[in-house]
Amino acid sequence: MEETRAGGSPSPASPEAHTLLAAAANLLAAVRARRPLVHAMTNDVVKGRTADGLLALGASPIMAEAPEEVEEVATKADALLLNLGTLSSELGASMLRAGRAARAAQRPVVLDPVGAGFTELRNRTAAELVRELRPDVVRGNAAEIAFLAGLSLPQKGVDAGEAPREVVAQAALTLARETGGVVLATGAWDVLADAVGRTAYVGGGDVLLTRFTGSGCLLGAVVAAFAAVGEDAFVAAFAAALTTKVAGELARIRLGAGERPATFATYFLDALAEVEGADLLRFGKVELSAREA
Ligand SMILES: Nc1ncnc2c1ncn2[C@@H]1O[C@H](COP(=O)(O)OP(=O)(O)O)[C@@H](O)[C@H]1O
Ligand SMILES: Cc1ncsc1CCOP(=O)(O)O
Ligand SMILES: [Mg+2]
Repeated sequence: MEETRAGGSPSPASPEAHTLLAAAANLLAAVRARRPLVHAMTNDVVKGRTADGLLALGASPIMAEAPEEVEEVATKADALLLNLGTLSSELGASMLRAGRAARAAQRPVVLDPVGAGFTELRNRTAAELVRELRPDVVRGNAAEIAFLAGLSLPQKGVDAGEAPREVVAQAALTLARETGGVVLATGAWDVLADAVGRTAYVGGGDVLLTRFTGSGCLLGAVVAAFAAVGEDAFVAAFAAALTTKVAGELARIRLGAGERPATFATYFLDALAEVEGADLLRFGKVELSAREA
């Protein structure tokens, strides 16, 4: 296991970490060049923030959830996000339709199982979407990912408590083997795993990312934007997580000390527009490990 803080650390980046950081920087440039259209079926709390965040980053959002049009939108868009934050059974059915259309059109599908583990409706729907769609990426907090992996970690509504990152990594690996795709479990350390046993940890960011609503939900949409322009969903999820962490750090630098979540949220949105590949290489805090699948 190796740690790197490229450009700022006494320990140089391992070749593997440097390759991943460079790939993330390239994908960020590709998002800005191609401006992928992300079909975001997301919750009522964060729709505006998600649209603003995608636009700031350089992608294009479209929110659409009516059963009459979701297949058409999913087919015309470059990637699909399914976020269960304000779920109903009707919306769950609409998401399944959209997901099947996206799959048929070979568009990447990202699932954010908000609140999975907390209510029966969310549990049932998240499990069904995982089983039926096998999402390219599942992005959730530690408790949500643990639930889908058959485990239990501290949870309060849509938020997760703290958990050792090795435990989170084990849950992510278990779920990745089930979906055949990539799992991104976020927290103080973001944990990535895929079905062939690749894992990565992304550190940094800022705790104020948890003091306004929607940073996790926006990250799911950002993952979809990166997956739309990348070949490898692991690299795409890594790049999205890293971009979010580094944008959080840039926002903190501008904010200075203290807790002003509303101002931080504004600076974070600006940072999504301003962050560049060189910032990812400079501020990225990454640990890699390869395990047997
Ligand atoms: N303690 C922390 N320090 C720094 N960044 C954090 C911390 N907790 C979460 N984050 C970041 O906040 C964003 C949202 O993650 P999280 O709060 O886990 O998701 P959710 O909002 O779905 O519960 C992610 O980018 C994550 O890396
Ligand atoms: C508070 C809340 N309730 C249902 S969805 C939602 C937003 C959650 O946003 P995030 O998980 O990104 O903080
Ligand atoms: Mg949150």
